[in-house]
Amino acid sequence: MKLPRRFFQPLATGAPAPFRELPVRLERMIHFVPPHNDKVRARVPELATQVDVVLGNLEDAVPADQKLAARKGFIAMARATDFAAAGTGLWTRINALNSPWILDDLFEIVTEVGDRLDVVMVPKVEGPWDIHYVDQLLAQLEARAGVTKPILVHAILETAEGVANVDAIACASPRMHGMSLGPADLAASRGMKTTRVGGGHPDYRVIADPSPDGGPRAHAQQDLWHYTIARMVDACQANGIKAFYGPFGDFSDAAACEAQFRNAFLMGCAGAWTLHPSQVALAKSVFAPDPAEVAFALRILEAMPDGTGAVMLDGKMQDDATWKQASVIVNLARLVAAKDPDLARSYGLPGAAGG
Ligand SMILES: CC(C)(COP(=O)(O)OP(=O)(O)OC[C@H]1O[C@@H](n2cnc3c(N)ncnc32)[C@H](O)[C@@H]1OP(=O)(O)O)[C@@H](O)C(=O)NCCC(=O)NCCSC(=O)C[C@H](O)C(=O)O
Ligand SMILES: [Mg+2]
Repeated sequence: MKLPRRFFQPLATGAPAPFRELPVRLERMIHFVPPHNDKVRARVPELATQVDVVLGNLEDAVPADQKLAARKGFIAMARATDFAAAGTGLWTRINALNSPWILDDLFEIVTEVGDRLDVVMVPKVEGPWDIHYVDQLLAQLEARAGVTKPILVHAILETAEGVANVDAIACASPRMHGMSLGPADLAASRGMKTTRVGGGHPDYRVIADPSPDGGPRAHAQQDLWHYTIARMVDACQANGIKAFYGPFGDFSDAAACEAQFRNAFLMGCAGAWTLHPSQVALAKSVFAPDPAEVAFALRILEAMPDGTGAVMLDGKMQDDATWKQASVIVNLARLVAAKDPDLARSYGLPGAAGG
C-alpha cells in the first residue's frame, strides 16, 4: 500500500503533478468517433461544437486491419481541431492491455498529441493493477514528451472481475477520472444470456401471484444493470470521481435508450456514451436537470440560506439533507447553463455571457 503522502507525487521525473481535484467539466455525453472512418472524422470539427466530449475509439468496433489507421486518424483529428478552445473534451479509448496495439497506442498518441488529450479510456479493467500500469506508463510518456497537464484515466467496468474490484479501481490513482459501464463485454464475461448492447430484456421480470380467476398475471420488467450501476456510482462518488452509463446499441429505439439513460442519471451518473448522432440530443436532454426541479431546488436554497434547520415548502419538509440534494441539482444546472443558453434561460440562471 502506497504511503498517503506519496499518492500525489508524479510517477516519473519531469511528469506533471497529478490533479488534487478533478477539473469541473460538463460531460453529458462521451461521443464515440471511429477515427479510421474518413467520412465520420471529417465531421469532427462540427461535432466538437455539439458534444461535451469527443472520443476517438481505437478498441472494439475497429477492425484488426484498421487499428493503425484508427490511431493515425485519431492523431490527425486531435491536431485538426482546437477542442480546448471549443470547451470540448478530447478522449481516446485505447486497445486492451493484453492486446498487441496498446503500447504503440499510448506511445504514439502521448508523444504526438499528449498536450491536447484530456482522458485515456482503458477497456476491460480487472483491478487496480491495470490502472497502476497505465498510470506509470503515462507518467513516463508525459515526461518524455514534455506534457504539462496530467492525462486522466477512465476505466470501463466490463468484466466480472472488474466489478468485484470496483472500489479498489476507483481509488487506484489520482489520475482516475471516472468509470463507465460496458454492458456488452460485461454480459459476456458474466455469462448473461443476452445479445443486446445495454438496456433491458423482456424476459428479465417479476410476475404477480396467480389470480384466483386464472386471469393473466401482471408482470414488470426489471433493470438488468441496476446492481452494477449502483456499485459503480457508490465506488465513484466515494472517491470523488464520475460514473457514466456506457453504450446503448439499438439506435432505432430512442425511447428505450432515453429510459436507460434516465435511470442512470437519477442513480447518480454524469453522462453516457453516444455512438450515433441520433443519441446526442437524447443525452443532452436527459443529463441536464428538469427546469421544474431546478426551480424547486432554488427555492430550497433560498428558504435555507445557511443550509441548516427545517422548513416546509409546498407541504414537503426540507432540512440540511434536502439542501444538499438541492445543491447537487443547482450546481449541475449552473454547469449546463454556462454552456447552453436555452437551458440557462429556462433555469433562470446566468448563461455563458452572464445573461
Ligand atoms: C455503427 C455505425 C458504423 C453506423 O454508421 P452508419 O452505418 O454510417 O449509420 P447511419 O447511416 O445511420 O449514419 C448517419 C450519418 O451519421 C454519420 N455517423 C454515424 N455514426 C457517427 C458517429 N459515431 N459520429 C459522427 N457521425 C456518425 C454517418 O457517417 C452518416 O453520415 P451521412 O452519410 O453524412 O449522413 C457508426 O454509427 C459507428 O461507427 N458508431 C460508433 C460505434 C462504436 O464506437 N462502437 C464501440 C462502442 S460500444 C462498445 O465498444 C461496447 C462496450 O465496450 C461494451 O462492452 O459494452
Ligand atoms: Mg467493451
